[in-house]
Amino acid sequence: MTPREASQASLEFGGPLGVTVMLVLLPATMFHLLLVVRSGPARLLGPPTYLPGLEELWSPQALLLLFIWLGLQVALYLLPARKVAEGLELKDKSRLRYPINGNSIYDFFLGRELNPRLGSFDFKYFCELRPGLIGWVFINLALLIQEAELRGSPSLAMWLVNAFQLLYVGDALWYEESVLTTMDIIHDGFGFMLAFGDLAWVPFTYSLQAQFLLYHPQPLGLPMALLICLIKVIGYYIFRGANSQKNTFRKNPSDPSVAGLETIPTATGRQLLVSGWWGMVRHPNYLGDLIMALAWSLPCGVSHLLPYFYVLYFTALLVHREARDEQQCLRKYGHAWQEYCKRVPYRIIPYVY
Ligand SMILES: NC(=O)C1=CN([C@@H]2O[C@H](COP(=O)(O)OP(=O)(O)OC[C@H]3O[C@@H](n4cnc5c(N)ncnc54)[C@H](OP(=O)(O)O)[C@@H]3O)[C@@H](O)[C@H]2O)C=CC1
Ligand SMILES: CC(C)CCC[C@@H](C)[C@H]1CC=C2C3=C(CC[C@@]21C)[C@@]1(C)CC[C@H](O)C(C)(C)[C@@H]1CC3
Repeated sequence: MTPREASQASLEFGGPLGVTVMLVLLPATMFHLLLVVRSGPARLLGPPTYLPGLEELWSPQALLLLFIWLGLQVALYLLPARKVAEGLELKDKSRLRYPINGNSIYDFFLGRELNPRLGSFDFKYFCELRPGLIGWVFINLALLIQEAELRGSPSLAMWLVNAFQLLYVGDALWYEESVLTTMDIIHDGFGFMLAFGDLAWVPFTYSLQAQFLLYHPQPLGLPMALLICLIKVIGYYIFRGANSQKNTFRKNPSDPSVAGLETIPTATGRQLLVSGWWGMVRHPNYLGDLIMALAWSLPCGVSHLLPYFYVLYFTALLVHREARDEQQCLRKYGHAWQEYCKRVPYRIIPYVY
């Protein structure tokens, strides 16, 4: 393999062509969703019934609000009263390659810099958890208040969507440190994908269910609400159980809660869990996350596909993410990873996938 072929073979997301399509498609999809969710027919796959003029897209107040929001988050992030956690060591002993072949759009999308920092201000870590994720909760809350003003009180469906997503964001902030072991922090650069994803995609498309409910109220009976709560609890139990088990194991394998689990040794000195949550499927945390995603959409009823956009998008994202992670683990752990795949043959859903 020539160096050029080697650098091409390691490109992700379909290389320069794939990321060019995503650069156009992602913002266009976001605008499409925001336009159709407030239209009467709310068709996920149809064209929007109305297109705003350029003057409607520009608002000095909105820009000012955005800067105030980001400024507030920066101030909170910089507060001195905080614990400082250490990230994982990234020492793979490989040589850096510098492709001189005009790959710049690919780098723009995925980011060239892994951990861009200004002093101790880490842009990726800041954006991953704060302005967009907390902004999503505030957008949901604003929609709940608007519904109360419009109809006298918030609907049960709106309460559920708000509560479920608040729990998800609260959990992310409570277990803030565990974000340091995610693929985003360890592997992906800070480019368009994460900057746009964290700051625009998350608050505006992850709040789609609450936006849908404001414009398209849905009746929801108590028995159905209880069933949806049960689905959410099951999803959260798997998601949290799996993530905590792996994080505890990675931090301290002799912790009593994980010490009894069966493991496979690897040549790197690290071990792979092969029982407990990680013996059920190779990505139990994705399974829990997907079940929760379903619980966020179900309060919106089944009359429209639009509120299920998150479930569809998230399934595609996790299937792709799982494939990327498998490649990285195969590179890292080689034979031990193949052994793990033999012992735990299913990726996300037991006996299905
Ligand atoms: N809401 C959203 O939009 C999104 C949410 N997520 C969620 O983020 C969370 C983190 O996901 P992600 O960063 O993709 O990856 P994971 O948390 O699943 O981490 C994958 C890593 O875990 C380690 N690992 C894998 N198998 C084992 C095993 N058997 N035993 C021990 N360690 C193992 C490997 O790293 P190593 O061995 O080096 O430790 C592997 O690279 C998930 O819960 C996911 O659902 C993710 C994307 C989007
Ligand atoms: C715009 C693109 C199509 C895709 C962008 C993907 C990003 C929006 C997601 C990639 C990984 C993420 C994670 C979370 C939010 C969404 C993004 C940034 C996360 C912070 C959500 C809360 C969870 O508890 C978590 C485990 C901390 C998540 C980490 C990954």
